[in-house]
Amino acid sequence: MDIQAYAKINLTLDVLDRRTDGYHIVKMIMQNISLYDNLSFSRGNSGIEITTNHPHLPTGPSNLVYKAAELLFNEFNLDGGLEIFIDKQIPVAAGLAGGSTNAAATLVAINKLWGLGLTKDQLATRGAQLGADIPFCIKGGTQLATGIGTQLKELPTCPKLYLVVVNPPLEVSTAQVYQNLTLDEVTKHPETTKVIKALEEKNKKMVINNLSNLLELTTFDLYQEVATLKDNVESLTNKALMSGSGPTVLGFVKNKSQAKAVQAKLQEELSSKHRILVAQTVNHGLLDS
Ligand SMILES: C[C@@](CO)(OP(=O)(O)O)[C@H](O)COP(=O)(O)OP(=O)(O)OC[C@H]1O[C@@H](n2ccc(N)nc2=O)[C@H](O)[C@@H]1O
Ligand SMILES: Nc1ncnc2c1ncn2[C@@H]1O[C@H](COP(=O)(O)OP(=O)(O)O)[C@@H](O)[C@H]1O
Repeated sequence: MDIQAYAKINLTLDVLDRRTDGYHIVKMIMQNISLYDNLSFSRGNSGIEITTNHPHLPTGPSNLVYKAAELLFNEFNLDGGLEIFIDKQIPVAAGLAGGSTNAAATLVAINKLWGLGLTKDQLATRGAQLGADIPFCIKGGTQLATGIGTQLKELPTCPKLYLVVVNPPLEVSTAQVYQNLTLDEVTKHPETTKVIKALEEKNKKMVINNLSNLLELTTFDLYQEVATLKDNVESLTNKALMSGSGPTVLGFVKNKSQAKAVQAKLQEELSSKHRILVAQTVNHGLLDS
């Protein structure tokens, strides 16, 4: 079976507290966008075999797909094996949850292929053991995420937003960003409540005006070039925002033609190592066929 596994962005990303185990209590609005990886799953004779078009993606036990498969194989003592091909389109370690959405697709695929009959909530509980973003990737759409990011509440569908996704040639470690965050120094938190109101009222302008990510300052401290990139994108768009822990920067625009014009301009200005993509918000996370 084939699954399209969609990337996410964070319309708001707030961090409220640090737990004693180092994890952080967050409050964020998560949103899928039209960028996706294609994953093909088939039952095999034995073992978990991953192949991919991506030159540097691990194919062994450190791949989140492998971990997700292993979790269900062990828990349910499944027979045979699984073969997976990952057609990777989502930039890696980019703040777009590429690994998490692949893991989510794997849980859903095994559930179907072996007829386990698990609900989305039951799959999300298992996904949360592997990564905080995985439950969102299973549920998809527009969700308020609290706790460490795994407690979800469905929000009204986001009005369609067009954006340019700018991924610089840099991989950012989420763990490093959270470790370097100094909450005592934070003076202004994102207005998540305002964005929820804007979603309820389908007020696109109010959504865009209140997009905000608390992790920007920490990532900018670690990587000055991401701050510079945000300034550059902001000068060409209505609003720029870093995605998740970075380093991808999103530029929000009025429509698809403006997105294409900004894409062309950035392609001229930035080195060819940047990936510059046009996307829009979508109201689902995984699509299977
Ligand atoms: C920042 C966000 C925003 O959506 O996404 P990305 O930028 O990674 O896409 C998430 O909070 C990331 O989610 P995810 O990438 O799944 O995190 P995990 O694999 O569970 O954790 C990676 C590391 O980040 C830190 N971490 C993660 C979640 C959290 N609430 N507090 C943390 O401190 C921990 O140090 C953990 O070891
Ligand atoms: N299937 C996968 N797709 C992408 N990255 C993966 C995958 N499996 C493991 N990883 C690893 O997970 C890390 C984070 O990648 P990713 O999920 O794309 O980023 P982010 O958490 O910033 O959204 C990378 O170091 C990458 O090598």
